[in-house]
Amino acid sequence: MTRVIGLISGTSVDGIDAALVEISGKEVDLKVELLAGSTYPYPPSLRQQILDVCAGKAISMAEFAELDDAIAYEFAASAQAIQVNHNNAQLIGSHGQTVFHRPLKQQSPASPAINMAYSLQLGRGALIADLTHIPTVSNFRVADIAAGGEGAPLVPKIDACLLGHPSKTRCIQNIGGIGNVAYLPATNNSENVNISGWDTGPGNTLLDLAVQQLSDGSQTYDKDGNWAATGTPCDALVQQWLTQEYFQITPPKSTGREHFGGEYLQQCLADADGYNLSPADLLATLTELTVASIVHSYRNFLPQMPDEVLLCGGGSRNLYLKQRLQAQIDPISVLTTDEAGVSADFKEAIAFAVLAYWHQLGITGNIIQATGARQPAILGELHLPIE
Ligand SMILES: Nc1ncnc2c1ncn2[C@@H]1O[C@H](COP(=O)(O)OP(=O)(O)OP(=O)(O)O)[C@@H](O)[C@H]1O
Ligand SMILES: CC(=O)N[C@H]1[C@@H]2OC[C@@H](O2)[C@@H](O)[C@@H]1O[C@H](C)C(=O)O
Repeated sequence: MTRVIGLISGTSVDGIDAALVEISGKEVDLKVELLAGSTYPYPPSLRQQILDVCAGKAISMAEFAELDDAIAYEFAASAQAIQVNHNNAQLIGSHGQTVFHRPLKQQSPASPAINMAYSLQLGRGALIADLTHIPTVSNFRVADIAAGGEGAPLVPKIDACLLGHPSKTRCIQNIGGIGNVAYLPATNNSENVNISGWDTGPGNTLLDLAVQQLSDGSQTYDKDGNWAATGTPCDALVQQWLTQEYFQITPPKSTGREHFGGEYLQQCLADADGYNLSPADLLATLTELTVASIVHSYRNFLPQMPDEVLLCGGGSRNLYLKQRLQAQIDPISVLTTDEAGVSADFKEAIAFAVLAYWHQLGITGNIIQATGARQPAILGELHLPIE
């Protein structure tokens, strides 16, 4: 039994999800018990700095170093806080904060000969290890990228170990800032059918940005989908948006705020001009884009539709979104991973605890059908505290 802390702040940049877990077993026999889970919001000024950098704001190298360390400091504080009233952890797996992600299929304009993805997570593991006195594994995406992969999504192998079902084919659908799916064929019937996964497109990024704009900054997200629920989605717009390139790319594929961010939202708002949509209609339409991109993705890229969809991530709390997904995918059941025994709020944090644990055991963490890597790789870099 190893006691591990998993830490991640995702593309919503809403705060650090921390999970304190006890892990045993290896892969098929992997067992994870969640002892504590909590989200620690960033101080507002740090959050704004991160969002600005993600949106392309130029900063000096000195400011970059300060930002890296300010994030590491918050991650270390979250690791300390989650251990209060518990025995200390032996290991930390810290994803860090993604501030830039360039998928494989988007070459660098400056170096067209480079055919390798680029993904940058801040909050250096060495400082987290130093501040917490706990060995810390970080930089999980680089080994997959070095093996020719997108570096994302990394969660599907953990999903397969924790949520595979003997007789039901499942889609584990995360709806964070970005949406991503892990397709898990029934484990008793998987001779020729592989696990797969990819980023389905926007999760909450566009919705969150639109809510902030439409509420003049007084709200940061559409709680429970209550605002969107009073509107009506504009199907013509959703169908128009679904023809865009990202939704046609065959998986494996990944994306981020660089694509589904502020500029993308402004284009959506421009496209909506002339449809005479109320703010609630606009939010319903953006919610429908998330829903439709998920369903379109399943219909186009899965070998068969799943028996059930298990939601996780903050979007699983958006009741309107969940209801729209159920309506679009009927009669397939839409549940949450909570109902299958894995916390929908802390599954990503749990996943990075497992990846750190696997790093220590020399077990590979990526699924090549999900990232496109040429081979499985042991993920992460270990930083030991100096005693
Ligand atoms: N009760 C709720 N109702 C509606 N939306 C919610 C609710 N709770 C959280 N959310 C949405 O979930 C988002 C946060 O989700 P989550 O923490 O899973 O994202 P993330 O981990 O940052 O993203 P990613 O998985 O892409 O890395 C919030 O920004 C908000 O839009
Ligand atoms: C580069 C990056 O941070 N990608 C995230 C993001 O958020 C959701 C989706 O896009 C997923 O691909 C990934 O995170 C999860 C944890 C993953 O790697 O599985």
